[in-house]
Amino acid sequence: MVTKIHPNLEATTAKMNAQGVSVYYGDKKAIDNVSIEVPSKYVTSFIGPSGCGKSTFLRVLNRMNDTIPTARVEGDITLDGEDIYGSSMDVVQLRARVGMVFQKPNPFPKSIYDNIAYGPKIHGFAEGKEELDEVVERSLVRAGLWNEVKDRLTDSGTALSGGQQQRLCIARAIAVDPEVILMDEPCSALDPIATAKIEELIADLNENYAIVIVTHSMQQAARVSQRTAFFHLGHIVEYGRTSDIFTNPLEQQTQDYITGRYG
Ligand SMILES: Nc1ncnc2c1ncn2[C@@H]1O[C@H](COP(=O)(O)OP(=O)(O)OP(=O)(O)O)[C@@H](O)[C@H]1O
Repeated sequence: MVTKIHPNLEATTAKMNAQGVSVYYGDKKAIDNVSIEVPSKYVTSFIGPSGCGKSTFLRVLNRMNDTIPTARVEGDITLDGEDIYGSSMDVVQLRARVGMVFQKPNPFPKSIYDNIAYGPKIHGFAEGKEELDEVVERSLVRAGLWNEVKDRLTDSGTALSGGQQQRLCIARAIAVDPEVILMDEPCSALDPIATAKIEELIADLNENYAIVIVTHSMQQAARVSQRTAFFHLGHIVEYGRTSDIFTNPLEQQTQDYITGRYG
């Protein structure tokens, strides 16, 4: 099945480029021949009914699927033109460059400070206490959490509220200076106020990174993203500007999904 690309999609430079990607779990094909470019300074939403492969495809973009023994990937995925599945790709570096935020906030069972400082320390981004302090403060400021936690940086990250924990996880991803941030339903465990804060944060971060977000909320996709890809049964049915996907879908399947007829 060929993905329909909306005709008035403006040209962009791909930060990541996936071409002809298929993903298997054992014999089962979960993603079938998907091609898409992920541009910098854009938020791209992946939408589609449950089980259509959104999370699977997101995970192959930073090789998180390497942790699933039965998973196998075919096709080409590049980051700035470099094959992320190539033998010279360092997976630890890749996951710093292509950070991930999960559905359920997953801070380390460490202090707020150490949650942020850990990555820059192991990647050699900061040397000495002063530099680390700076990275920790800058990352928490960018994640909109600094004012709430600056007086309790030694408290455990797990003692924060769910919304704060998710912003801590975003701060942790930012601390290692990523180029792409993948978010897998980052607000699904959060209340509307915490969700609004994360959405504001996504809008701010948008200026510096390529962001990809999997969401079940049409409203959220419409609010935060400029590009949307509609997934169905392991394919991308159509891809375009978010406004075009929602107001002028090319395919009946997309129309049915966005109007709540299934999924
Ligand atoms: N670790 C796994 N092992 C085997 N099959 C899996 C695994 N993870 C996902 N799948 C299967 O791959 C397909 C795609 O699942 P995936 O989680 O990517 O879909 P999704 O669109 O993200 O769904 P949801 O919106 O419900 O999170 C489904 O059929 C699912 O059962």
